[in-house]
Amino acid sequence: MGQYTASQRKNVRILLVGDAGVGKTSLILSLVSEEYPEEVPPRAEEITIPANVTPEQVPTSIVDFSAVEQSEDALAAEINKAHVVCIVYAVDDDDTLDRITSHWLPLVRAKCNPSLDGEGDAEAEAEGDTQREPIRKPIVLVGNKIDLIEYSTMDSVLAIMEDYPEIESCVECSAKSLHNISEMFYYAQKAVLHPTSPLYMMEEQELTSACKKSLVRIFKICDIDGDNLLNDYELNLFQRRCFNTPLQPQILDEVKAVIQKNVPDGIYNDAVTLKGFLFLHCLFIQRGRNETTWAVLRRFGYNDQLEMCQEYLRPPLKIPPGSSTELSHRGQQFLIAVFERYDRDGDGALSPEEHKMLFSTCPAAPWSYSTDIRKSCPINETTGWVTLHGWLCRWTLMTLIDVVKTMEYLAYLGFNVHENDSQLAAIHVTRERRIDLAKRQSSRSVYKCHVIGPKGSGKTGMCRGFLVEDMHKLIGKEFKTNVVNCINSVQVYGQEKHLILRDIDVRHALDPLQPQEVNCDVACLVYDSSNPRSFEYVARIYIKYYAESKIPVMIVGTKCDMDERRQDYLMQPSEFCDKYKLLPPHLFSLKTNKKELYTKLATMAAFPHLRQFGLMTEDPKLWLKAGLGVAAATMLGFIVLKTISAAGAHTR
Ligand SMILES: Nc1nc2c(ncn2[C@@H]2O[C@H](COP(=O)(O)OP(=O)(O)OP(=O)(O)O)[C@@H](O)[C@H]2O)c(=O)[nH]1
Ligand SMILES: Nc1nc2c(ncn2[C@@H]2O[C@H](COP(=O)(O)OP(=O)(O)OP(=O)(O)O)[C@@H](O)[C@H]2O)c(=O)[nH]1
Ligand SMILES: [Ca+2]
Ligand SMILES: [Ca+2]
Repeated sequence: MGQYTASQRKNVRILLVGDAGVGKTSLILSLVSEEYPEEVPPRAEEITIPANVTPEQVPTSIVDFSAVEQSEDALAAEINKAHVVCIVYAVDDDDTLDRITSHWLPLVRAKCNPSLDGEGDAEAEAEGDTQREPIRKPIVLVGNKIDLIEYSTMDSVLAIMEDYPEIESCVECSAKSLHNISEMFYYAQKAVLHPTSPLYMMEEQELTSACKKSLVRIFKICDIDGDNLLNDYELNLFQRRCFNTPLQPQILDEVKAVIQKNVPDGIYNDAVTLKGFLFLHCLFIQRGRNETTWAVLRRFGYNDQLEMCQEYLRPPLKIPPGSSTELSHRGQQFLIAVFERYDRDGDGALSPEEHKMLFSTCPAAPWSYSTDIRKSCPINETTGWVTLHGWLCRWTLMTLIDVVKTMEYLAYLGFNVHENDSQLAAIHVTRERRIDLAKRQSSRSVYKCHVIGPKGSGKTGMCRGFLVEDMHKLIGKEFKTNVVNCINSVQVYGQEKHLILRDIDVRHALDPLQPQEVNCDVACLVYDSSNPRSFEYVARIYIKYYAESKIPVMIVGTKCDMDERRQDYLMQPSEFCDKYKLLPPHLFSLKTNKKELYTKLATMAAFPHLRQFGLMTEDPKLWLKAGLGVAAATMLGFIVLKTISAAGAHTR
């Protein structure tokens, strides 16, 4: 996970400026040779320190400036190229200290923002003002020749820092005695890699709102038991995840004592409150320990602009054509833990409020509560709330159809931190479908079934029927929300499989189907058995799109509780199925509340090579027996996923 803990910056360029004779060249040469050079040239060559000898493991270039050798234009160019500017003064020479504010700081500001330059015309200035914030290059103030004096210039320097927020730090050192030389370059490096300004507002002495927002999210993710406090266990886990070391009990007590002393409501019941947590980070930054806060932020995926970075949200995942994406066991375990954490009243379901809280660490919920997850997954039919089973179903659906979004949301929810691994560990990429076909067994556990049929044939009723205990209630119900996918699990020869029913909406009977509407693991072609003008559409769709394909097809006659009518078509449905070697039409009705249809569809999806099964027998019992034989032979090829609860096979 180390890759996410460092700044994105791949190199650091440090420029030294300051009055003549303050010791810029001497400082650079002292650092490089580790001894004080008596004789120095006017300007040191640019040097690059390799990554492995710098404290932050980033290659660092150090650039000298000499007014004797360089023009003002050259200086401007160097200021712009540098990531950080060290303004050097001599502690024994007050003039050089005064020149920091009278000359050097305004000069650096002006060169970084040419349009704001006092010499520019007023129009350009006004424009520049409104267009963007002025660029503030980080600055380090360096007082050299500390070997010559007995006192400190820090007081005057701290006063300057208050007026110039771009000053990241200040240091007194000596090229002669080598005092604080490596520290000085370390501070410069730190000003670039762990800058203060995105985190903290010097003037207000407060965290920036972006920083606060990120830390609030981090606090919530770390608060495992959801009591809005970080107890010792949670703090320890947090510490180990961010810094790879356990927190010493004594240090923990000290930290809590410091918080208690400064913000009395920062500690409650011997645990850290959000206020205490934010104070602690404020304190780190005020004490110059930005790197601590940055390490935490980066561990939770933030980049230098305090946005969640792309690589963290969307690690590259290779999905060969014909493979699909499912949740791995670890992914499921994580989501179960998240569910249980936010099921505050422990009733085994997420209320709208709990669902909202759960996603409060994300920019928004990935789906709507009332019009999506409640309608596309099995729910608790008494309260109408989302059960654990429905929750996992919804994630399974998203993982199959939009795995990138699954990965993003896992990251927002803290998978990478809690599991100490990237979200890729939560995803299982199945082997290619052609290998499944060749080996005559499927290793997958999630299948997609497209439900296609003429208008009003009962497609939506059939899809929703998959989710409820009593389908009877759906008759005559108007489906107001347009839910495309319904997902639930079924047992296929003792294995839990998820089946997604996708309602393919036909606007006009003659509209062609798009390839993404045709392609699926099993197609369910639906006609209304009580309507004589219904089968023709299904027959046409079959001949046009499925007769030549490898996709298993099931013909379903709906509303079989009503009188069956002869179809106005050149063949009756059963003759048609016979001719095309399909299973005979499955007669279905919401009224009878029988669920074998869904098991049958999942079975066909799981054993796609049995497409021609209709040829072998018309007796559904024999069909199942033959299937069982195949299943027994292939059982070892399945990944057995933990079943969540032992209640009915369809709605749990
Ligand atoms: N006592 C003491 N003298 C120093 C120290 N650093 C530099 N000097 C002396 O200060 C003088 C100027 O040093 P340089 O390194 O040339 O200074 P510079 O800032 O590069 O000067 P320019 O190149 O003229 O801009 C030299 O005589 C150095 O020996 C120090 O830490 N202590
Ligand atoms: N008697 C009876 N009526 C049913 C059954 N299934 C659906 N219906 C009714 O048939 C009508 C159409 O059902 P839907 O499920 O909306 O059909 P659809 O194919 O999704 O329709 P569109 O979305 O308009 O293409 C509704 O009035 C249902 O109540 C059933 O099994 N028996
Ligand atoms: Ca010099
Ligand atoms: Ca807690």
